[in-house]
Amino acid sequence: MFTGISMFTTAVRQAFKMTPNVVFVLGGPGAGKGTQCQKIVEHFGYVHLSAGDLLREERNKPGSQYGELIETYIKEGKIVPVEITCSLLERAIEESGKKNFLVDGFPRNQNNLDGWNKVMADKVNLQFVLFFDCPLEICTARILKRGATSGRVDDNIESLKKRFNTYSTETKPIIEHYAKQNLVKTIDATRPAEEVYKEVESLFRKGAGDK
Ligand SMILES: Nc1ncnc2c1ncn2[C@@H]1O[C@H](COP(=O)(O)OP(=O)(O)O)[C@@H](O)[C@H]1O
Ligand SMILES: Nc1ccn([C@@H]2O[C@H](COP(=O)(O)OP(=O)(O)O)[C@@H](O)[C@H]2O)c(=O)n1
Repeated sequence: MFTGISMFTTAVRQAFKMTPNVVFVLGGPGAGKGTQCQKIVEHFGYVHLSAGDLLREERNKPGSQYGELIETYIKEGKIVPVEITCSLLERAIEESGKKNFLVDGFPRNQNNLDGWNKVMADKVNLQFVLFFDCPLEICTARILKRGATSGRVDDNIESLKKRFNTYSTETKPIIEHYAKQNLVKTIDATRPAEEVYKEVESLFRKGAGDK
């Protein structure tokens, strides 16, 4: 998907040495990834790319060939095949023309990681992995509260159990993979959002991010 545009913009970026910087943002459902990303965008000018948001947007497009598949995967808390997600991310990066990106909720399993490494890893500079560490009970309470107004098909206890299972069995090993490379910055996400952000901010100020 979208190869014509992306080959052209990759060539332009390379010519002007504008290799995009990427921070992966990971953590369980409800850990506060989106909330913290919003704050980083406000203060550090990153572009926030939520894999989940991009998938929901694609699902909602009239006539999308992936609409039904995405809907089923999201309800089941399963991870959509990387070809779809990675194409959406690649297109969003290329079309933005910006330099610094928070890639939120990705890579979430080995398939995501392999697909990214195959297509994107050489085109970007991975700065680090921001990991919001939060126990299941706190995440559950947050998600069920969010579910009252989010309108999301997966913010209910049944889907949530499946999402947590996916997180424990598939996403945690990815975080461990990056931890072995010393790329993971772990944040205690159990505290109030403003307190969590203080630590995030100091991380980005220290130069973990490109200001
Ligand atoms: N530190 C926090 N303390 C309490 N509630 C929070 C905190 N961070 C986020 N929330 C709330 O919890 C819910 C999930 O947060 P969100 O940022 O959407 O998580 P994620 O993107 O990791 O799924 C939202 O309703 C949000 O307002
Ligand atoms: N890389 C990704 C990210 C999300 N998703 C899907 O989108 C759902 C919601 O992800 P999300 O990041 O928006 O939300 P949280 O589960 O983090 O709250 C996941 O449970 C997956 O079904 C995916 O398939 N692949």
